[in-house]
Amino acid sequence: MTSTPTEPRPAAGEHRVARGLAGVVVDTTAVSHVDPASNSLLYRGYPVQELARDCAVEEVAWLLWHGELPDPAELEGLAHLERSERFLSPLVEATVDALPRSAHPMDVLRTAVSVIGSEDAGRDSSAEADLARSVRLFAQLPTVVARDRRRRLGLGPVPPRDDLDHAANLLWMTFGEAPDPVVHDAFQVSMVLYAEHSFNASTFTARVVTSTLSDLYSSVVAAIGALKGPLHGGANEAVMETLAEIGSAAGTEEWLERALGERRKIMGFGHRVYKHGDSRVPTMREALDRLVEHTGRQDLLERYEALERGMTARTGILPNLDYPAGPAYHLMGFETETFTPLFAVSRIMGWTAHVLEQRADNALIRPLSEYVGPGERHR
Ligand SMILES: CC(=O)SCCNC(=O)CCNC(=O)[C@H](O)C(C)(C)COP(=O)(O)OP(=O)(O)OC[C@H]1O[C@@H](n2cnc3c(N)ncnc32)[C@H](O)[C@@H]1OP(=O)(O)O
Ligand SMILES: O=C([O-])CC(=O)C(=O)O
Repeated sequence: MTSTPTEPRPAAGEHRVARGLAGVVVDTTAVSHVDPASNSLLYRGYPVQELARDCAVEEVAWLLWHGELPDPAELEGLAHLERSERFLSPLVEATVDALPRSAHPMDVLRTAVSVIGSEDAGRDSSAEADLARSVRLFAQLPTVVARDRRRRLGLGPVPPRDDLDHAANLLWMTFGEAPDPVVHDAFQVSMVLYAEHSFNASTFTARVVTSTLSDLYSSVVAAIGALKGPLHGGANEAVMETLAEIGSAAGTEEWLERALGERRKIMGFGHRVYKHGDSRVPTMREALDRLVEHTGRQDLLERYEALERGMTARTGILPNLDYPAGPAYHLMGFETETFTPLFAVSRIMGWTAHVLEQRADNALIRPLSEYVGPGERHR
């Protein structure tokens, strides 16, 4: 069904330019609700903190795609399907292996999704077909990320295991050993928190591509590109680089004064929607605390707290999810360049839920701009 815009179009000179679309409501969604006033985030009505505490990633994926939590038979069906889709095709494996090791892992992931899409000859854009594609990408993105990480380190790939849940299988393929329960739990929490966040830049990008009636893979490729930037998903890597640059808690104040004096953006702080704190930070911080206790890395936590204290005191700008997630991924054993791909492996749930929603009631996304170039002229 295609809806017709009901808002009257502004006449020339009557519009307001909303740079960055800040404050603009561009469509409705039933996937998630971000409420900065109550500092809450609901996935299909459920508080994300409760989902992070109680649910496996597969349950959250089902919830985002279908609107309800799965019953036991539905969950088993999804788990079975997801496990059967984890292996990459020979062409995707060969493509990942052929890319330069210097390529950013997000570029590898973006390229791999393109190749996965090119092997899907189906032109069926029904909700059922797109749901099957969503499950395939949910299952295969971890295999790509783990394979790419290992080849970068000169290690052979570790094939997926169908006796492990989604989060455990990713950790197994990455590190080649059974995951520690503390790491598994923290990783699963991060996946649930990263899964969905309404019309953020990468999800909006996916919806723009879908709105032209393009295919789901193209939407995800574009979304990966949008997520890579440091003002969005790339910030979790930048947080770790900042904490490394600071070196020690004692040097934080001096570092911060200089950085703010140079008008640098401090990565992992600030948010377009949340102005009084990101609703996901306390849950991720608890997971980080458990990892710190598990690894004995108090030094990292001291730097983390010193920077947060300094930022809050000097600017009042609070951390976003990328701030605790960056050091948490570090303590789980991931290299910094893998952090944003881990965000993508989680956000694939939200991106695809939005693609399904956009396609179910599509309107082409094509805003207006105010022209500020030269008036008509002739050579
Ligand atoms: C999971 C996620 O993707 S969350 C976002 C992750 N991104 C980051 O952590 C990158 C760092 N943060 C930022 O760049 C910003 O806070 C954004 C892009 C996330 C949000 O930006 P916007 O809503 O556009 O706010 P904007 O950038 O205009 O900030 C308003 C003011 O606060 C300042 N500010 C905002 N965030 C920061 C920051 N992290 N460090 C320093 N100053 C900041 C801006 O410089 C600006 O100051 P000014 O009015 O004096 O120019
Ligand atoms: O909502 C945003 O703008 C960014 C964000 O926190 C997310 O995508 O998780």
